[in-house]
Amino acid sequence: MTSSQARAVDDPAESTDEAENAGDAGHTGKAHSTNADSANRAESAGGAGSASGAQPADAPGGAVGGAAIRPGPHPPGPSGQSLRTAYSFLTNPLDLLIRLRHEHGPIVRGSLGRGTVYLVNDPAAVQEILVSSQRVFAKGFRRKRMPLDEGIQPLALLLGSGLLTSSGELHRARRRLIQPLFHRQRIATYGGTFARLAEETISGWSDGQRLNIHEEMTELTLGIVTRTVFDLPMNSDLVLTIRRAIAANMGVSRRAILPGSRYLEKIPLPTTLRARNSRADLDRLIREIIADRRREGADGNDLLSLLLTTRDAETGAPLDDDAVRDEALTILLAGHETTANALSWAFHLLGNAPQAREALHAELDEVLGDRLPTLDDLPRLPYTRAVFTESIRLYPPVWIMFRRTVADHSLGGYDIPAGSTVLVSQWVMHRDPDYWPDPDGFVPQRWLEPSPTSSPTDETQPSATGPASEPRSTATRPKYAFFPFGGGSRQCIGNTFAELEAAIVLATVCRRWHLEPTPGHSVTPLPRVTLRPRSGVPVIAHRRNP
Ligand code: HEM
Repeated sequence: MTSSQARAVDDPAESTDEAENAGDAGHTGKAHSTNADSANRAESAGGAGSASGAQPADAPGGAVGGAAIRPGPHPPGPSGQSLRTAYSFLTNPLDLLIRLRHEHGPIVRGSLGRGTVYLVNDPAAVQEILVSSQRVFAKGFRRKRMPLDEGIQPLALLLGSGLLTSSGELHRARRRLIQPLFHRQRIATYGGTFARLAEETISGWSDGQRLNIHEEMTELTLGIVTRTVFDLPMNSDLVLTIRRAIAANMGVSRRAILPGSRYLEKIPLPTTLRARNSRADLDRLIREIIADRRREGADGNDLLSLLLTTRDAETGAPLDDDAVRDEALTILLAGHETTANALSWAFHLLGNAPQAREALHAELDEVLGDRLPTLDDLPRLPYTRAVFTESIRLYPPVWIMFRRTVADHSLGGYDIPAGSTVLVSQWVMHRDPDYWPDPDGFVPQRWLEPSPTSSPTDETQPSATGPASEPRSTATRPKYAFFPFGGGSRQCIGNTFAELEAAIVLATVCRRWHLEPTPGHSVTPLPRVTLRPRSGVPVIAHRRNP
């Protein structure tokens, strides 16, 4: 963060760690070119109609999702303090974002140095950005003077053009091809692996042992994804090489959004050389694994074998080796840190909530008794699943997502010019008191209330009644008040994987262990690419004897 801070003065709008956000990182590829009209045509999976973009001209000022916003071309926001705001964004973005929402409303205009940034925290407007008008709100960062249809994807150096970092037609084609590999029935075949590896992790613990549960979960989820993607064990060369490549490339990826980075990449700085060499090692190793797998016949159930044999439903074309490498690596990277953080936060929250812990233990004792969980148990483990959902509400692993507008667009009655940066933040929305009673409380029970009855169409209708006077109950809460996995065609492809994995891991661990928080240690969030616990989650493990 120190180098980012130094950069902030020079180029704050484009120089954050947060810029690597999982959903936004990657590839210096072209986004699709568009104009406002064509862009407004919804392209998406599950896209509900435009919310405020389709607002009637006579709706004065507009009101989005129940929160009134002022008329006029510019949303409200802090004025004349761009460097101060930029500094706060770099040093304490979580508090800053909540404060901006609180002081200025659901759509805020600000400047982080030289670029105009819009912070959007209205569910209907978020739905419009991610789903119904997603062609206008492209992924990737825009540098000054860059053509509108180009965006920089910082993680592309490492991940090439996998799902996370590609855009336009390439992304659509890849998504079409890979989506079936993530269907629930397919992921369900990994249920045994989730439970077995979780059981292996806890079998190494002893009663009274001090553990950093964040490190344990990072190892476990990396182990799970290595096994399910490559069918390789944790101690394989691949895992070590990947760890080295991730460590060496994060800083270099951050630099990719700075002006002149293309030239910087050519200078043989030690950091650049280290990153380049680690990428070359990784590339060589993955290509060897791919070649071996092709030779031996890719007939396994792991995702690599499936990537090698899958064919596009429309064109019949397979993926070439470059594409297989990029996609396998992307899934491996995107698929472990997020879930590790989610689980770590869940254990942290449970450690400080005796009632919730008791309810969880009671459910696990009753349903599982002395055996390991299977995916068939999950319908009878609603509280366990609610613990996970409530944890990612309070500590969303992807806490902010960046988009750039490729055309002028009207959002909530405000004009957002082409070339703007738009931020939507799960951290802010998931704690908005308009939508969540007891927003900062850990209340798994709230997910066991009746499921929402309002239709997606209702959710996109601006409310004429102004701000919601009462927090909404689950039954009336708009869909995009909760979006831990994003939405639209860029929605997390691994959401089912993550939910099943997390429920099985939680059940396996909590059936046997109570993890007591280490006295005197305060766990605070560190907002980087994902929302991590700053110094881990130290606990004392107590064996349970139900
Ligand atoms: C709790 C765990 C997880 C969370 C909170 C999460 C969150 C997200 C979010 C918010 C996005 C969209 C970013 C954007 O639109 O800018 C995303 C994309 C993605 N995630 Fe996840 N994720 C999780 C677990 C996983 C797992 C387990 C996998 C794979 C096994 C995975 C693979 C991906 C991929 C490949 C994308 C890019 C999808 C695309 O653009 O088409 N994620 N994730």
